[in-house]
Amino acid sequence: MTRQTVRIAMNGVTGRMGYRQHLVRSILALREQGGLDLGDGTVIWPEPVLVGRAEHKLRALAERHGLEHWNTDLDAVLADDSIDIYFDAQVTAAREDAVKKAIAAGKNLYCEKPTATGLDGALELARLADEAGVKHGVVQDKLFLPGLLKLRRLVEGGFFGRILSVRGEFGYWVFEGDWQSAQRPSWNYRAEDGGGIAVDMFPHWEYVLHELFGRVRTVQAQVTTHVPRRWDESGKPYEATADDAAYGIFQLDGGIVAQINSSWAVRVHRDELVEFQVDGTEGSAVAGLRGCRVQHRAATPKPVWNPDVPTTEPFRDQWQEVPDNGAFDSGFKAQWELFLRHVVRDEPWRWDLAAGARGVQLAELGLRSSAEGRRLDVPELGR
Ligand SMILES: NC(=O)C1=CN([C@@H]2O[C@H](COP(=O)(O)OP(=O)(O)OC[C@H]3O[C@@H](n4cnc5c(N)ncnc54)[C@H](OP(=O)(O)O)[C@@H]3O)[C@@H](O)[C@H]2O)C=CC1
Ligand SMILES: O=C1CO[C@H](CO)[C@@H](O)[C@@H]1O
Repeated sequence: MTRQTVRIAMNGVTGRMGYRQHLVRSILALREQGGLDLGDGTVIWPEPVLVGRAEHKLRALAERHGLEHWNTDLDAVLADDSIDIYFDAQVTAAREDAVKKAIAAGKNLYCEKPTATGLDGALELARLADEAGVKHGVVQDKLFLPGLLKLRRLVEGGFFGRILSVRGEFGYWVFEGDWQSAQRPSWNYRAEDGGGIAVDMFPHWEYVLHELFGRVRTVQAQVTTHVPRRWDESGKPYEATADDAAYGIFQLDGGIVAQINSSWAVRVHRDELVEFQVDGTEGSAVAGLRGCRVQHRAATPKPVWNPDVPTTEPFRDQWQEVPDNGAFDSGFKAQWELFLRHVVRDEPWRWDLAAGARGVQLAELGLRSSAEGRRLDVPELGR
């Protein structure tokens, strides 16, 4: 067995996503399983180099996980020829500059979404990375969630017949931060710091809709800031300048209409924090993060509208659970594995910075649609 070490500079590991999903649940989990076995006698051994601006946090993380390498000097890390990949999960507003530096240093790169704060910046990153000949990727984790993998299985198996519509409901109540601390960082609620739910979630909806159902051709959105005053990490009140809810309607190829509500100001009356209902001529499905239930046309009840009598049909019970039929790993880790294979073995990969730019484009157009009060076309992007 040959062990091939891949050194990964990981910036943003002191944050929620960088730490939990990328460092612990992906890279360290890969190390715990002995590395990534390519099946041809080679094992990829990921070697993280923790990068960030707060020395004490990096040192503490390194000690907690028995890691040797950390550095607060990004330039020095990028100048190190032994680094193969630059990974970025910093706050969105800090990403573009850091990714540009990594490209200029000739590093392969992988980063969180959104890739930039605007479409021009996102396209420039894609162009620069192509010109530099580096490999590049963007996190599109929702595609690897068990619920959405089952949904993909249904689509590819022809379960739905002709797909008519998609209804997505995403959200939960994020506390304001006064009498109970907020469970999301305060920058999420400040537009000037790269916050806002449209910028956060529309990139996800772009690839979910595009990959599962069809390319997004138009967007019509209404965004709003339902909770205008919040309290930050230090208990100080601030004005929420970014949208905390975005209600979007998307027309997809094939005439499919998708409608997705995203909100941090909604209380959950659902089985999961995100759910998509897909209706087709032959059947329907409701998929969440993990579960997926279906109703075939042959098992579809025939309700008759009569508000004068109580509902007797157990509508929810009339759906059938789609079995796992396999084991599901963390979606973040699954995508990391594919990216590592792409870097080391040049295996096919499509979730690149151009794909990331499509997500930024949809967010930008969604915000513009809301500001202008009209439906907008989503043009196909060149590079
Ligand atoms: N794919 C997904 O499902 C998700 C993706 N995301 C994306 O991941 C990224 C990080 O989000 P999240 O982990 O929630 O954010 P956090 O606020 O938890 O973490 C932010 C990270 O960025 C670092 N940072 C660098 N510069 C700054 C700065 N100027 N101000 C504040 N922090 C800075 C922080 O370092 P320090 O510790 O020194 O403050 C920290 O490591 C975002 O781009 C977001 O869109 C977020 C959630 C889910
Ligand atoms: O991108 C994201 C996906 O879903 C998460 C759940 O709210 C968000 O935190 C996030 O920012």
